[in-house]
Formats: sequence, C-alpha cells, structure tokens
Amino acid sequence: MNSDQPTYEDLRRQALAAAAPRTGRADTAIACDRLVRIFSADGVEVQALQGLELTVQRGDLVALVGASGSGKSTLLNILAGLDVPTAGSATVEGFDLLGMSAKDRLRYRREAVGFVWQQTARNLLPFLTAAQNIALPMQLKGRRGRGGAAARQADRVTRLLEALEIADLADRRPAELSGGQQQRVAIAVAMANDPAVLLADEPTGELDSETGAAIFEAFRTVNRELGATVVIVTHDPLVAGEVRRTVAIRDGRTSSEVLRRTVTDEHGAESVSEREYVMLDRTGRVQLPHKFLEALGMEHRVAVDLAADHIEVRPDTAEDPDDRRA
Ligand SMILES: Nc1ncnc2c1ncn2[C@@H]1O[C@H](COP(=O)(O)OP(=O)(O)OP(=O)(O)O)[C@@H](O)[C@H]1O
Repeated sequence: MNSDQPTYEDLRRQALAAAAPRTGRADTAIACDRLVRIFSADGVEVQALQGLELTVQRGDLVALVGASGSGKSTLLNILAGLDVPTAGSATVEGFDLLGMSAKDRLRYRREAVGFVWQQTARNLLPFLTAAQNIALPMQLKGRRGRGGAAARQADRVTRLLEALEIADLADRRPAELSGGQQQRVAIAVAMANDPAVLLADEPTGELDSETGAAIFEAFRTVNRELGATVVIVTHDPLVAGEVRRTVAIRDGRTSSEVLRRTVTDEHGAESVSEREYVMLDRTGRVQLPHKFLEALGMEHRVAVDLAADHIEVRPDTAEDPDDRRA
C-alpha cells in the first residue's frame, strides 16, 4: 500500500477531531462553534445562523458588522442568554449556552454578561434616577443588605458614574437626559455587576454621529478601565473603523475579518494598517471576498496552486500554470 495513503485509523482520528467541539483556551471569552439557529414561522423555516464560528479573546473589543438579516441580532441574543441555538456549541466565560439549567441561565444573565440595546428607552426604568437604575442590577443579584454590602454597592455606583463621566447626572431620571447621556447610564447599568462580557446591539443607532463617537469612546473606557470584553453590533462605519477587530457576518456565517494595527514609522509617525482575513473552517473551506471574485471574474471553479508560503487562487483558464509563468 502507498505510504502516503491515510490509514483507516488516520481517517477515524480526523473525523473525530472534526466532530469534536473546539476546546476553549484559558484566555478565550467567547467561543462559538458551528452555531445554527433555525426559526420556524408559519411552517416556513429560516436559518438565521448557518454554522457560525467566532472566537473572542478576553479583553478584546470587537465590532460585528453585516447586512440586514445576516444574523447579527440572532447571535447577540444567543450570547446574551435570551435565545438558545438549535445546534452547535457556544461558550461564554465557561458557561455552556446550550446546556445551562434555568438557574444558571438567570445567573449568567445577571452576572456574566451585560447588555446595551439600541432603543435608549429599553435600557432604563423611567421612574428611577440614573444612580437608582445603576444600583438595581446589584439589588436584584441580592447584594442589597446592611453594612459592608450596601457601602460596596454605593461605591460601585459612584465608580461607574465617574468612569462614564455622568456623576453630575446621578439624580436625573431618563426623561431628563439626552439620548447620549441615557446610553452612558445604560452602559453603567450593564456593567453594574461587573460582567466579564459586555454586548451591545446598535448602541449608537439612534444618535447623531458626534454623540455616537463619544458613546463609542465610553465603550472603550469600559474595555480598558473596567476590563470587560466588548462585542458591539453596528452599522456605523465610524465605529467599525475604530476597533482593532471587525468581524463580518454574511448569511449566518462569519465571512471575513479586518484587523487593524497602529504602526509607528522610523520618524515616530503613527498610521493604521488594515488587513482583511477570511475564515478558514476545519474542512478547509474559505469564502473569498465577493469583490475579489468579481474583479477577476471568478466563478464555479478556480485553479489552486501551492507555493512555498501561500496558496495561489486563479481564474479557471484551463491552461497549465507552468506555461503562464514561462
Ligand atoms: N423570531 C424570529 N422568527 C423568525 N425569523 C426570525 C426571527 N428572528 C430573526 N429571524 C430571521 O432570521 C434572519 C436573521 O435575522 P437577524 O435579526 O439576526 O439579522 P440582523 O443581521 O440582526 O439584521 P438587522 O441588521 O436588520 O437587525 C432574518 O432572515 C430574520 O428574518
């Protein structure tokens, strides 16, 4: 038998490795593996997520972008513990989102994740002041009490008001705050129980661009100073352009990523370098950017060649690549 041929044992090992969930590393905050969510409405099935893969490291600040209907909110609702995926695996800070008991789900939503919605009114109770809104999640968690606990709670409210630069608004009710101020309070509410992960669905969607930029800065503060891993769904190109990592979702799958790095040249001048990546799944499939395929008129079949340190993908001209190089 040819020694290059895989044995039955090799194939079995490969198949088992491909079927097993990817084990999360200690520094992984969010790990989604082949996540599927199917909705059925009036006998029609919609596959909102079709095998989505996403890994977010602790301390990361990630923007999720994608066309309307691509599955962003579906993903965020699953990560928030409000919805359960149909298949796949999803782990956030050690919580298994598919296998949690009802009790763990409640604890997860109260303590492990914070959530900021687009609709400013949905984030806050109208009859409570900003400070009372921020204290409420701590009271619901059961930290209300005498002595030390009450003092710690008051300290946390003060710390959050200061971190989000809204200390002077502590006694105002939501109706007495601007949209941007309401979102700052909403971020403080979401961070009240010191969650490891903060999720936000279009948090700047109802704000003008200047206020939106300031709110985005507030998310950065939370990420940097309070140590939260932050995931923001956004249509806002301004936001997507400012984060280190932007993940694009297309047809219920993560399709590409843009990583940005600040580089300093020999004169000390800083510039931002951008690089686009596509996702490689464990069977070796990649989704090439649509604009690249269009530019070169590639469809159906492409020619691939292995070079020393990369793979070449060319339009299928059915000619021998050696001839072309000659
Ligand atoms: N509860 C539901 N019942 C049936 N279909 C749903 C449900 N929620 C979402 N969908 C469908 O799933 C797909 C993904 O929707 P989702 O809201 O996640 O997209 P999105 O990327 O957040 O869009 P947008 O940017 O417009 O908010 C869409 O086709 C949507 O119609």
